Amino acid sequence: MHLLEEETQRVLLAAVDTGEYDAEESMEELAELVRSAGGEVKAQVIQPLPSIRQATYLGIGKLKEVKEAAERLDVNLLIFDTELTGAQMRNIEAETGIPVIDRTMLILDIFAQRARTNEGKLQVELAQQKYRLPRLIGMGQALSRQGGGIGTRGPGETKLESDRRHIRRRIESLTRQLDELKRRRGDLRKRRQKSELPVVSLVGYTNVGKSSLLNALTDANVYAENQLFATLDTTSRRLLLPSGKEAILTDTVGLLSRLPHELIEAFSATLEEAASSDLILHVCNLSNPRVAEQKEIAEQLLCKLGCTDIPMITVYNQCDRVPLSLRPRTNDHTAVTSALTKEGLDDLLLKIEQLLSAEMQSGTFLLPYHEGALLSEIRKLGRVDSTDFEEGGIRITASMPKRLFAQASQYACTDTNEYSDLE
Ligand SMILES: Nc1nc2c(ncn2[C@@H]2O[C@H](COP(=O)(O)OP(=O)(O)OP(=O)(O)O)[C@@H](O)[C@H]2O)c(=O)[nH]1
Ligand SMILES: [Mg+2]
Repeated sequence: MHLLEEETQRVLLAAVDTGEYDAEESMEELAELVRSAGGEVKAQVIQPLPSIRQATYLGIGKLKEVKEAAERLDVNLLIFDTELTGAQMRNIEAETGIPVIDRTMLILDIFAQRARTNEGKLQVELAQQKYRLPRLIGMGQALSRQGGGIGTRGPGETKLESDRRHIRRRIESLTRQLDELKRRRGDLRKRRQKSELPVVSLVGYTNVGKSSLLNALTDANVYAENQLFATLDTTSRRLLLPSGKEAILTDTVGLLSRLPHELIEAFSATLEEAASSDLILHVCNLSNPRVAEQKEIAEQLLCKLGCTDIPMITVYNQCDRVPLSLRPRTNDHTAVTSALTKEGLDDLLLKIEQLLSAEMQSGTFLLPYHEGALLSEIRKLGRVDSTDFEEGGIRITASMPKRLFAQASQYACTDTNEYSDLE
């Protein structure tokens, strides 16, 4: 069996349902991912089992059925809705004679297709190499080829040991390059913080309309497409608020249920942007029947990323596809929008401004002279409006997001007063 680049992938999807998660829903998402990668789903098989079969994942009888169905439907790729070990891949391939990949490889492959920037490409390759290293022995037909077809982008296989060495070296080199880029991005973020504009990030499930909202809100021209993971790179634009003040609006990579840990790790750098923002716009697709589950999955991931203490607006986007009577009521923390018709965008902008203002707090800090160096720490957290030298110390007035205030108070005595203006 050959995976030719020009040939459409005719795919059979297989999963075991142990009751651990909703297997059917996960399978549906997998099918969506396959279509998104340009493949055609010919059949889906879910086997209920108390636990997976260690050697072949599915039971042997089921695997025979899979083989027969695959031959009948002219399937040329099996995709398992899980993360397989190298041995499992090898065994399944031996049993069926058809190349096998798993959910993680498929997602990595889509990411490889979509990565645009140097950093995005390095992150995907790092995740791919880390995934491959422990699986070299089992990697069979699907992985041993260079380029072409789902799950095969990435380096091809040579001799095992030298290959391992090669991969380890490559991982080291990629890590170094990424660290350097991360450092530079950190500098950039600091400079942006210095520019004193609050940062607002768009986060949410994949394909809900984050990039479209960025475009609609800022007249940017970011790639938005009806496919999963259209965006892999962080893009930031200036956002003009109703009062004439400005903020930075940042687009992020879409989230997904059961996102492989290699990828969470790889993209944590990109998502750190969200974790260090002043306000999160959690975008949902109101017209998707699975909107409630997607919202929950995204919220869980945001929690993992340490975003719980950042104020958030839930943005129900794509409202143009939902009748008026079925749209949710809004409040200060929810908005209903359409990136297409621009409905609700003015309301969203007002809420962004309102929350950003409410989030700022100003106060006076008293630093004794011998602690004067801590002034630079306070500068990192917010904007220093004045510094007055007086007897025994420095009196600083500064403003910063409320959540950073406690941190600043550790450095100095405070004398606080809140104010509800960004200026
Ligand atoms: N009808 C309608 N379609 C929309 C709206 N917003 C986005 N879309 C469409 O939904 C699809 C996904 O939009 P994107 O902006 O790429 O979504 P995203 O959240 O950035 O997706 P990823 O980057 O893949 O995570 C595109 O086909 C958009 O044209 C909307 O408000 N109404
Ligand atoms: Mg996008």
